[in-house]
Amino acid sequence: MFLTYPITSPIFLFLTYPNPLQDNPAYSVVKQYFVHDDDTVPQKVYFESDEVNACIVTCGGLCPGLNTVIREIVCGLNYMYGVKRVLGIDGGYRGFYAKNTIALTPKSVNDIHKRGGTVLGTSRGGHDTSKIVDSIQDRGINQVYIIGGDGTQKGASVIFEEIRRRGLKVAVVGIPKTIDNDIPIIDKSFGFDTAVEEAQRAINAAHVESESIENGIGFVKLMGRYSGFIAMHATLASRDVDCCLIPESPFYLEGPGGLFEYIEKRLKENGHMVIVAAEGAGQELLSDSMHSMAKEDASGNKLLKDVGLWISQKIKDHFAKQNRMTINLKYIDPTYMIRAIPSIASDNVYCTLLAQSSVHGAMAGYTGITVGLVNGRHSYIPFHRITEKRNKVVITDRMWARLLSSTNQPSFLSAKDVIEDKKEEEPPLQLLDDEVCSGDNNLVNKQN
Ligand SMILES: Nc1ncnc2c1ncn2[C@@H]1O[C@H](COP(=O)(O)OP(=O)(O)O)[C@@H](O)[C@H]1O
Ligand SMILES: O=P(O)(O)OC[C@H]1O[C@](O)(COP(=O)(O)O)[C@@H](O)[C@@H]1O
Repeated sequence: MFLTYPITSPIFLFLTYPNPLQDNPAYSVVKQYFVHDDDTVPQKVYFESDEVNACIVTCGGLCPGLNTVIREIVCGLNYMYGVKRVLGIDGGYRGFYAKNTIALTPKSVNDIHKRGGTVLGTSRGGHDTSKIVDSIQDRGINQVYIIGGDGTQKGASVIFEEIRRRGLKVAVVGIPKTIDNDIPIIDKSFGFDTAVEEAQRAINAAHVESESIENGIGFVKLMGRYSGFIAMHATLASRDVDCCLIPESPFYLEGPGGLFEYIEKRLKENGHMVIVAAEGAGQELLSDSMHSMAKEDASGNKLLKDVGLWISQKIKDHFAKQNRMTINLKYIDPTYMIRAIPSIASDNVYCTLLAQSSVHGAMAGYTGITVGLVNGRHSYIPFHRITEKRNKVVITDRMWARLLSSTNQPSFLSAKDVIEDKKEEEPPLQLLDDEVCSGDNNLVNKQN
């Protein structure tokens, strides 16, 4: 088996499960890969099925597919390993010590994947490591499944460290969640395809509205705090978008090559246009008057100013002042509507595989890991590799170039910007075609 992996000096561990369902040939082909560094050899905490007392918690913002992951962890533990005791922690991390738990059975979770949101509830802030681990200890929980974004995975990592410090026999497994698709290492996060799909409805509406009126502009704001993946993919998918603004690509409004000039040109050519902006785009341009009172949410994430409203107003003011062209701008903000829907079929499949992967990992005795698809392979990744940086659109990369070609919008970049941006890019990818690892003995075998 030859593997490639796009980060420097990783080791892939090829893992075949110690499988309790030996009599079922389908299960014996389940294989998993381990991503780790030389100094982070996987921890082992092995359980018999009848001693497992698992819990599941969801934290951070909503994302399509959360309920599917919960359902598949419960069903996976029960159907594949005969685990009967699974608790849901109510309301995110603080639920460990501030709320009641919910008993989860295959029957009680049977239909939840058809609903958006999370049946367990979620929250930001409230991460008290010591109280959380006390609660895990008091309740006799020995497998903790934690579903959430980068903040949640940082929280999972410190819970894992505290559990290790106390010498508890408890496995901690993360399932990465982010609608923004900004978690590094993994190919894609669950819910992302659903978000891109649902964004099409808003873009279509913006297109219909703008087309139906003289000099119509449809403006759609999408999620993407630091990364413009939803906006970029929704734009590429739609073909009705004339301009896509993302946090990674600085832009300016006035003067030659600016947004206003492009809008005027486009309206003269087509009579209408659609603009899509990720919520984190152009934050540096927004005036202090738009500053919200609170600067951070309960988890310490920066609170953004509403770029959609701000740019919409600026566009209106500009064309009113110019008095050359009367524009009609319709602003659509579907952000929370997109986040609140159930996942589409492809995401449901992905959620199922991630959930099963997490269950297999915990039952195989691994802890301190996050599950994820890496180069198309379901893998186990140590927490720190997931939390050490953020996945962003690289604007000197092919995908953004494809978007520029598709929309024909200005890049807003000078040659100097491009050179500087390239300098900030990742070091060249190291493809480890010649390494294969065996999970049984944690040994790395070099292929000859
Ligand atoms: N560095 C951290 N250490 C411990 N817990 C954290 C850390 N960052 C965030 N958390 C906790 O993780 C949870 C979710 O974080 P948040 O940033 O809101 O969402 P997400 O996980 O989706 O990024 C919150 O309860 C928050 O308190
Ligand atoms: O208003 P809320 O619920 O705090 O969430 C808003 C944020 O949630 C997100 O959808 C995802 O954020 P997280 O990954 O931190 O959960 C962002 O795009 C957005 O800025």
